[in-house]
Amino acid sequence: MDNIIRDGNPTLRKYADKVTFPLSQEHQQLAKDMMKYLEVSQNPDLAEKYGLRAGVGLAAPQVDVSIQMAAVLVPSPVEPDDPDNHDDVLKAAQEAQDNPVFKDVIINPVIVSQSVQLGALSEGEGCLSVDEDKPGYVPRADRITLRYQDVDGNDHKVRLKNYPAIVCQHEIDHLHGVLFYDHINKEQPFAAEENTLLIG
Ligand SMILES: O=CN(O)C[C@@H](CC1CCCC1)C(=O)N1NCCC[C@H]1C(=O)Nc1ccccn1
Ligand code: NI
Repeated sequence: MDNIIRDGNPTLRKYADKVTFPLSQEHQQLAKDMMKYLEVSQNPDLAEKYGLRAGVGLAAPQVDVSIQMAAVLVPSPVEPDDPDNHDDVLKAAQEAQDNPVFKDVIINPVIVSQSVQLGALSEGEGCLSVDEDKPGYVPRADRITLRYQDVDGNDHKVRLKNYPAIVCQHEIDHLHGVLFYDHINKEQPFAAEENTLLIG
């Protein structure tokens, strides 16, 4: 997973291929590896040990595989009792992962409905495949209804709002060759339509 490709690689601008079931061995392994990357990257010690940037999502095109598959691991917001106590920080990170807000490998995802209400991360967005900062609000739907298949081919229909909804839209964009900064207003990056909810 340390082979995350960067902006400029044409794979990031391709519309990824639908995944067929049953998953090939290769695709099963990829799903495991992508989720493992997120788990390890969210553990401060392991992330430091392996030099990983913590991530809450990873799409297959980011590891140069142009298929409709993305791992999503949105931890629950657990704060350490004492942020200066290393063990507390580790414990909180583990707890945050143990009962995630949303955790799954989403395959052939489709947003079947979304709110008119817009939402955007108040800090803007980044991307493990985009090294330079791209300041500005990334307006997205605040709430989505998402249909996808899991690695076993089971259909899921989930309603997500706020942060997990933003994360899944960021990942689904990757499957369509879209990067977060495509959505930033060029003239006024921090202009947001008046009823945009600022998240986080
Ligand atoms: O396509 C997928 N990507 O590009 C990884 C991105 C996905 C998120 C960016 C905005 C919405 C989804 C990612 O996770 N990041 N973006 C760059 C560096 C920071 C990192 C991040 O937000 N980390 C994080 C946040 C909370 C808790 C733990 N870690
Ligand atoms: Ni990204």
